Amino acid sequence: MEVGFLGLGIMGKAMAMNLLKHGFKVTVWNRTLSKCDELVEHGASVGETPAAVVKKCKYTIAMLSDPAAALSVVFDKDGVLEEVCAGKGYVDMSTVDAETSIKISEAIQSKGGHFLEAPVSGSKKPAEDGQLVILAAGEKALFEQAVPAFNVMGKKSFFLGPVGNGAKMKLVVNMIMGCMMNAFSEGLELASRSGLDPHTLLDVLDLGAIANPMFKLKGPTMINSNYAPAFPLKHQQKDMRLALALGDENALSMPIAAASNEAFKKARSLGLGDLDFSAVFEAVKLLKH
Ligand SMILES: NC(=O)C1=CN([C@@H]2O[C@H](COP(=O)(O)OP(=O)(O)OC[C@H]3O[C@@H](n4cnc5c(N)ncnc54)[C@H](OP(=O)(O)O)[C@@H]3O)[C@@H](O)[C@H]2O)C=CC1
Ligand SMILES: O=CCCC(=O)O
Repeated sequence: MEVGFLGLGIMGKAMAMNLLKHGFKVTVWNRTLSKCDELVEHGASVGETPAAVVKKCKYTIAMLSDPAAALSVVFDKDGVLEEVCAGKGYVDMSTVDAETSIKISEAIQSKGGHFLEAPVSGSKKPAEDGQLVILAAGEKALFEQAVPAFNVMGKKSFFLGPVGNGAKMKLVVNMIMGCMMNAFSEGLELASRSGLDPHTLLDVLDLGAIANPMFKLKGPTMINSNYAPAFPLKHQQKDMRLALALGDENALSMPIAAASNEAFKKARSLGLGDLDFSAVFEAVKLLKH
């Protein structure tokens, strides 16, 4: 199966690499073209523009940073829309809002193409290990055609109905995750300030009802102030912003999410946006002084 892949950041690179390892023919494109080199060493071809990739491939996957990037790759000059036509499928796995996804879907379908949104749960390591959770919505027939690729990139794929539902599910999940990261950061700092060993706090948490993989993975690195990016903080803040907008649309008061978003914004203003989202711990420490 020949697939195109647009966007070779932390996630896209790992996902495209998995496709190559499992025998897919992959044609890649990235805005910064040099990021294609490693994939080429593993057998990928390069398309010079998103349009060139879509022209060559029946199916094209995108994994881009945010709504602006997702829209630009489709609608700008040399973009996806120029070559989409009947029989082509476009699968956007970026985390965006439902409105963005619907806009892209309508444009692709207006040219006779097919569209699926398929954002993912799971970060750099699950992407490398093919263990993502895929939250797809849109055209069911395209979902079924994409299953072989999803099975390589992920451990479970959900089909959630009409386009927009995948984006919404992803934003709900990441809103919860962002709130948890803030509560966890406050807890770690509270333990330290009150004379407790934060490592002991991690042991206690891990044995109780709120044990979870995120605390287990991020706790030790946060205590060591190691924020090598797996999930960049700027993307977590984007997701909080988009989730709060979804709350607005549904007249839902979300004070915990709003406070967490403020902490992520503070972290961005401190220049921590390109670090891992757990670097919000640094902002939490400052805010509590
Ligand atoms: N990292 C994670 O743990 C997870 C991330 N996600 C989501 O997946 C998406 C990608 O995340 P991640 O790989 O971490 O992000 P990165 O920041 O590592 O990569 C972003 C990608 O988007 C491209 N890009 C940004 N702006 C534009 C633009 N205007 N036009 C074209 N390309 C653009 C970048 O190109 P360039 O290289 O040129 O900058 C790069 O390929 C995001 O939506 C994120 O929220 C979802 C689950 C987990
Ligand atoms: O969007 C990023 C999600 C990161 C994760 O699920 O661990």
